[in-house]
Amino acid sequence: MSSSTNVIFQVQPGGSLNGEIRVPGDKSMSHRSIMLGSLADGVTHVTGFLNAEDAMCTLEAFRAMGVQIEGPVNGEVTVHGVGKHGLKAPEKPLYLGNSGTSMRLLSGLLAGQPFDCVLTGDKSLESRPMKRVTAPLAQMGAEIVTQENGTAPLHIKGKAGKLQGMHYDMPIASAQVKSCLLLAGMYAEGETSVTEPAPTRDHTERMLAGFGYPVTRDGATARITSNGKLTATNIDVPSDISSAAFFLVGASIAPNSDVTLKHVGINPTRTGVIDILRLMGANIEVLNEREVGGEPVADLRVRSAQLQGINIPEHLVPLAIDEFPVLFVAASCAEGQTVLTGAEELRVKESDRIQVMADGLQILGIDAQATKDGMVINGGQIGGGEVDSHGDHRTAMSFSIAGLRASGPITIKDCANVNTSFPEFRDLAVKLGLDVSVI
Ligand SMILES: O=C(O)C1=C[C@@H](OP(=O)(O)O)[C@@H](O)[C@H](O)C1
Ligand SMILES: C=C(OP(=O)(O)O)C(=O)O
Repeated sequence: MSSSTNVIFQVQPGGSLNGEIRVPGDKSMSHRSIMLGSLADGVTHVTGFLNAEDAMCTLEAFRAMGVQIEGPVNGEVTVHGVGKHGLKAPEKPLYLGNSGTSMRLLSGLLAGQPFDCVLTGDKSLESRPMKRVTAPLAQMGAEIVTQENGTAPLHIKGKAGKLQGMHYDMPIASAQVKSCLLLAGMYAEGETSVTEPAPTRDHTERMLAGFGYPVTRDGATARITSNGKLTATNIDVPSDISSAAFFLVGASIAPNSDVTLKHVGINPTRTGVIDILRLMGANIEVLNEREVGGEPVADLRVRSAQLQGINIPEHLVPLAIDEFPVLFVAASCAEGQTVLTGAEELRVKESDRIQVMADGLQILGIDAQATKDGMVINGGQIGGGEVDSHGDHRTAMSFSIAGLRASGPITIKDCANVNTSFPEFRDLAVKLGLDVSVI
């Protein structure tokens, strides 16, 4: 695992991005394809699977619970489903690395199993808040022992047949909490329903439906019962818009750029980054829109544009939640001021993404002021310097993209965790025209 802190990126300033690439598979869908494929009856074939550390943590966890899984080989994975009640007790704690999605979704899925298990992770994951899932799960009858401050390791007691469905009004807009409770609801008596305060990514609901498991959605509420089964299916995972986002911003801010990103998932619960960049004046075309396995997909063509500062509409925040580190770089290159509010969730991701980005951008000479729930950025000239990603993949890649408009080299510390979501980042960035190397 990538606990080492010694990978350092160095970016030479300037350049433009040109060409056509396909970024790797969607991380959210890759996790879910393993979870639901494992619980299905029959053999599920996945293509486009993300071969990166986070998704591999989920895959290894299911192997440890007795599921036979082949691959990934060139993005292909074959999951020999064991059925809804076929998982076996793991012999050791399940190590989930850096992956919040694995830990939060698995806590719901495992709360209603007939065996006990322990979920652990790296230093970052074991400092992230887990009460947001353990508290509602406890209301359903789950027994999960956390550390004193509600963090992992999580000790989950098997409660087969003892969970009770309930209604839950989520206090935060979180797809991980919603998905956790829906997965627990597959093992609970009666109905489990979850209402979200604002739309969040709906891959769990869509993929459950793809496996033939009844889940109903009415407005902001999703409902599920234990009266269903999953039937194996084929899943084509599109490219991850969260990985594409680095190049949507990069090609927008670098002069003379023209990039096409092929086969990107454009589920409307994920396209906030396109909406925000367009509000800032970006030139992004959505081409060849099509539907693949219940998810909308398109090619995205992006060309350089002079961006303008904006007040980012709060309703777009959950729809672009992982893209803010790179959107802060876009704002740094925009004319005028950009203001983000309503994004306090950024403080509890792999790093405190508000503080880490504000600190790094200030080192690079940008007037970026962290606020409790967002940031105020005045566009300006990005300079060179040494910044720290704090072991967060998205901040590491965002500072790399900043190099396209920098006046001097940028050195970025602690970049090993780029492997959690986008191991090919550097290769693809170099191919398009960014001069980024490991030193
Ligand atoms: O459900 C998912 O796959 C994810 C949901 C988001 O987290 P929250 O739902 O906690 O905001 C996002 O930040 C994460 O990268 C993936
Ligand atoms: C927040 C992220 O992932 P997770 O919560 O799964 O660690 C992310 O990939 O930006």
